Amino acid sequence: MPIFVSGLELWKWIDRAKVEAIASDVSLTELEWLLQELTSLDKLALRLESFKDLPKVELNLSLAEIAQLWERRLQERVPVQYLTGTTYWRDFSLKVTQAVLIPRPETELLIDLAVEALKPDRLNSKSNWVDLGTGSGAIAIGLASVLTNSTIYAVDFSAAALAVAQQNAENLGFGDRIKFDRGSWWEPLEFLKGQVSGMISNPPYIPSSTVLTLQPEVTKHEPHLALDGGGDGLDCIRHLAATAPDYLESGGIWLVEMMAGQAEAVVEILESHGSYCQVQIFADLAGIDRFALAYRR
Ligand SMILES: C[S@@+](CC[C@H](N)C(=O)[O-])C[C@H]1O[C@@H](n2cnc3c(N)ncnc32)[C@H](O)[C@@H]1O
Repeated sequence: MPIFVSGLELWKWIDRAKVEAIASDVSLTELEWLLQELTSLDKLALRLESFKDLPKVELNLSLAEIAQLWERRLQERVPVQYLTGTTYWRDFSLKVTQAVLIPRPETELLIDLAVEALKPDRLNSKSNWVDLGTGSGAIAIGLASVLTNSTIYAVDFSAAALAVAQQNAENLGFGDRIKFDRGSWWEPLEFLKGQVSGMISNPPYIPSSTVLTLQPEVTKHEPHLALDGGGDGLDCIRHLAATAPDYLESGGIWLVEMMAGQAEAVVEILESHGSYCQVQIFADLAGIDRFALAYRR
């Protein structure tokens, strides 16, 4: 049953919600995201307030329920994406729950870097790729969309995260080309030794002591399994550098996201291993060194 409210009533509520947002130091953009998800209004209508004089605006939830969600955003600091259960990443609308990290915009670049790292004639070849620590499945889905003849193996230690990733892959039509396995990093993929063309991972890379100092939206609501990278934040990256050579074919791609300030240490890890060549660092759109790429010798 559709729910309707008058444009004026909605406008009055939004006006109050904006004041609360400013007082709580929450971006007005988040209010817009919530309303775009839960009403029939688009960003332009919300920005121009062109709905104000409409006799009725359609809502997915009652205004009281929307107000309750907004209260949770402000008081409990729950990210809007968890409240609506949806986020947008590259071209995809993804389901998210608190079992998965909300995929970040900078991570979108990993897919472009993987494509650029591949010789054009290999883009459409049959190959095996892995997304280790898949979370919502974002990277695996991004890879499946650009590597149209590849099989993507997506691994996570969290069964709850894998369930979300699997649902996202199915919803977006990639269910047949992405295989999901639960386990620690390469552990469930023994059968792929020496046959992997590319490994992508956005592993936990935040130093343990920093995790609890992050904003409450992150520390209170995002899974710590997705965040905590050990003492210096590099435990998982070290492990992936040490283990990947057994799985990557010669010329295979090793591509990982890291935290600001870790680039030098990651280059050192890769170069001292001896199994990698052409180690390169790439910046995100903010100019922060964020991605490390290397090729299996
Ligand atoms: C930073 S999140 C990245 C999630 C997703 N790939 C993204 O970019 O949004 C790291 C992911 O690694 C997973 N993870 C942590 N330890 C793991 C392990 N030992 N083996 C496999 N996955 C692990 C977490 O559950 C989490 O989903």
